Amino acid sequence: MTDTQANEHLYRRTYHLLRPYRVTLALAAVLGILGTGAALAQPLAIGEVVAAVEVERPLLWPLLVLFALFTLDAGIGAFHVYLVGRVGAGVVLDSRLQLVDRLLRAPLAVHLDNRRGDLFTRAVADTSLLRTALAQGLSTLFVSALMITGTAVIMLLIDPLLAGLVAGCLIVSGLASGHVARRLRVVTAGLREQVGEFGDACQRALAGVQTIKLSRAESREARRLGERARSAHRGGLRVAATNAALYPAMNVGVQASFGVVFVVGGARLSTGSLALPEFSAFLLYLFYLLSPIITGIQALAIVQQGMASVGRISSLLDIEPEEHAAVGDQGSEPARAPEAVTPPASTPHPAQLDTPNEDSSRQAATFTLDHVTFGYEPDAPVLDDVSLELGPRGLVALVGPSGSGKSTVLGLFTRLWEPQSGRVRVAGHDANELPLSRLRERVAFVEQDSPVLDGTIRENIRYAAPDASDQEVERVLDRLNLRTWVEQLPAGLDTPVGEAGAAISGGQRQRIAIARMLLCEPTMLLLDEAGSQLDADSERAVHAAVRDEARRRVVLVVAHRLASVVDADRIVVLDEGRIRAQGTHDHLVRTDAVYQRIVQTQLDSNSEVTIPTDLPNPGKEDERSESPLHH
Ligand SMILES: Nc1ncnc2c1ncn2[C@@H]1O[C@H](COP(=O)(O)OP(=O)(O)OP(=O)(O)O)[C@@H](O)[C@H]1O
Repeated sequence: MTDTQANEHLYRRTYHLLRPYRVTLALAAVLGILGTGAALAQPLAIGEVVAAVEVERPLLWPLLVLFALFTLDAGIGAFHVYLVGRVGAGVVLDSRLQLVDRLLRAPLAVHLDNRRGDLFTRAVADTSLLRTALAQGLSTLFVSALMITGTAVIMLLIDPLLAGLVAGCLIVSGLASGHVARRLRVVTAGLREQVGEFGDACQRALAGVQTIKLSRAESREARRLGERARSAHRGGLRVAATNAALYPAMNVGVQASFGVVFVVGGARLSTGSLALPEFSAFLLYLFYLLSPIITGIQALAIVQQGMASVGRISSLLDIEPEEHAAVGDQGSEPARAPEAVTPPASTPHPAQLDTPNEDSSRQAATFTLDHVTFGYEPDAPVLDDVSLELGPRGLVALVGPSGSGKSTVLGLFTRLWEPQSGRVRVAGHDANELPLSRLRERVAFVEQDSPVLDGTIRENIRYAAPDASDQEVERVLDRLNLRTWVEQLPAGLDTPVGEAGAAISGGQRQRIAIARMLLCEPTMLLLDEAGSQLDADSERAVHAAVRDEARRRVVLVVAHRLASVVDADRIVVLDEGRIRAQGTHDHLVRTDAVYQRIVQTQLDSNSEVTIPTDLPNPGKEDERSESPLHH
């Protein structure tokens, strides 16, 4: 994007932010005009009072007019400030609503690419700046421009030659100020970036404060954060210096105007081509011009600094939401949300994902990766031509060396990632054609670190299914062997879990995360390393629950501990992004070298894994095997 296009984009964005308030802004403009009129008329009214005193005319009417002008000016001023404040608050709210919506709907990759603290700074601090910049700044600029124009017209009527000379001086210095103002926007944008980096560094340090303490890294972290803060400080100084340069740029014009008026006006006075009263009035209005020029420059500086924030917010609002994110999402659109996405003609009806009869049940519960290739970086595939069909029921385990792409497979089934080639199919349909919320309701994913949110246990368990009844919650607690533990807690299900689950153990946190997903009654359940944080009792309870679930739906488990998957209906071995073998434990342990290696590694640590004594020769290392039972 060229600079001109970027500027146009910025102005268009500003216009869109202000558009909903055009009526209020128009009213504020009218009030601004009336206020300007009332202010400009005050010297004339004072003149009338003075004249009335001079010729001993009754003072009542001139005084009443003057009082009315004062009152009007003050009243209109107050209402004007309120209206502008309203617009400012509205613009902040709208930009925050749009930002929050965009950020939550943005593809996951956007969150991984952007620093979280910086996103936070944009959503909180940059939006706040819009209040002053777009509402107060622009309206002050408008009123100042009115005052300047009004005064200039009167000066033009008094003496066109002097007015022309003053205009010439002010235009030249105005052009210089405009240049400085543009520079101000650039340095402010730099400062906002540095503030974002500081926010990001703080956020990361606070999130890892326990690790920092245990690593005795407080001083190092303080130095790192201090460096960021100093960098923002340097940016602040650049802004202050550029801001300060605006005033001399305009002052030179004002002073030159006075000089020219005194010299030319004085000369014309002496030749008699200009009368003393006109010259005095002209000078008076030239003084009158000073105040709007100064407030106008201040407003210009504020607007330019605000435009830097508009730019930062705008780049987030430009993010494309996850494809078809709005399809089928009901009641989730915020005020002035981004355009809804129209479902493609072939989009299956959500009911097609349910299981009305046995035939369609099999079809509806089939999940397929069809020649899928995917990489987080386009040229570095993590999964290479992977094909896998799952469903309608059964426990399928995904095993393989660390980094072989197991978690990535789960992310593809839930469309956290889009394949670079190949298709993900659900119930025979391209997953891209399904409403995203419906897909994620049917395919439930328990993430690797089993996150819980700040709130109570009940809120956490019902987070994915907020309409679930208490009975359904209790049933899930029973299935995961959580009920006894919950009943012992002082507030039962209403016990807070603490920020990020700090108040509960890893095993409990994991079971709560599993319970949350089971409550959705998904068609496919994905578990990433479920069991890794569980003690033996908890693991047995979870495993029994998972086995039980696998009778009703397909459960795909990524597990490092083979003990929990040796009885899986199918084990899929992934290595370097490719499926090299699949079958039962007994089949794989005899035929696949990678699987044998994984089993061997766990022999010492896990006595529950049963290994046949007649392991084949490791020379079969590169052979790929496949059970006749499976695809
Ligand atoms: N968000 C990401 N951005 C970039 N690369 C990633 C991302 N997530 C995973 N990777 C990389 O992709 C590869 C596969 O990761 P993945 O987590 O799918 O493997 P895994 O088999 O589940 O590993 P583990 O058993 O250690 O959890 C790894 O090289 C990993 O570094």
